[in-house]
Amino acid sequence: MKHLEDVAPAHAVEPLARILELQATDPTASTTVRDPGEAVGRHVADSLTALALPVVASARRIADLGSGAGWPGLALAAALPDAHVWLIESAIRHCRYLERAVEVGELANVTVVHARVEEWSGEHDLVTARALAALPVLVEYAAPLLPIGGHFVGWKGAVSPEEAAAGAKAAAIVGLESTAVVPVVPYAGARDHTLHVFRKVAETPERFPRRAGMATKRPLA
Ligand SMILES: C[S@@+](CC[C@H](N)C(=O)[O-])C[C@H]1O[C@@H](n2cnc3c(N)ncnc32)[C@H](O)[C@@H]1O
Repeated sequence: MKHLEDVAPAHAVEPLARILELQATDPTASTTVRDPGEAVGRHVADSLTALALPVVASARRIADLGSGAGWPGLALAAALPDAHVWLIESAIRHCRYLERAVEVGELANVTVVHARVEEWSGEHDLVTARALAALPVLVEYAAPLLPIGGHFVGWKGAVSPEEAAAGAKAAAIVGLESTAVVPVVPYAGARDHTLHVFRKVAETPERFPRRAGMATKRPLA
């Protein structure tokens, strides 16, 4: 089993240890992985695999969409103190938990936003999401929040060829293009973990973001 010291930079170990303790004991934490030892791999290491990507390591304004219990957003905030991280979460109960996590982790660089992604209008150089939606929905959510040159990184399990093709088609509609699919192994036995990286290469048409719920109800592809 991995320890926090094995997967996180030294300055992030204490804040993340306190957050994992909270997650283990707070019944409103939105996860089934509560044991801190297990959560090191399943949440923290999984989140921090993305630090190997220069566009993540150098990001300064990060929006994490559908944060739930806070992964990957909280881990990135702890690891990247020069970045600011906005955790965008539609469920108020999860937002209240996230506020407590930010407090125990003493993370001064995090803002919890109670909103649907489609209603958030911040500008970010990096947008992240894990376990939120299929690729066509994710790229539609991310594109309006990015300037040209900004990046979206999606943490995905196995992606079918159909989902990958639909993701590429939707990405072209909203001004993104796929630049890499990076296999990662955050912990022993992890299977089919990939980081899907998209870059914004053209303006997103003005009709985006669509009304809340439309991206999932009527996906672009
Ligand atoms: C399965 S959880 C994933 C949480 C976390 N990213 C993780 O990987 O552990 C998805 C979260 O996204 C939130 N969510 C779903 N649709 C959303 C939307 N349109 N805007 C904001 N949050 C959303 C849900 O409330 C839930 O907390």
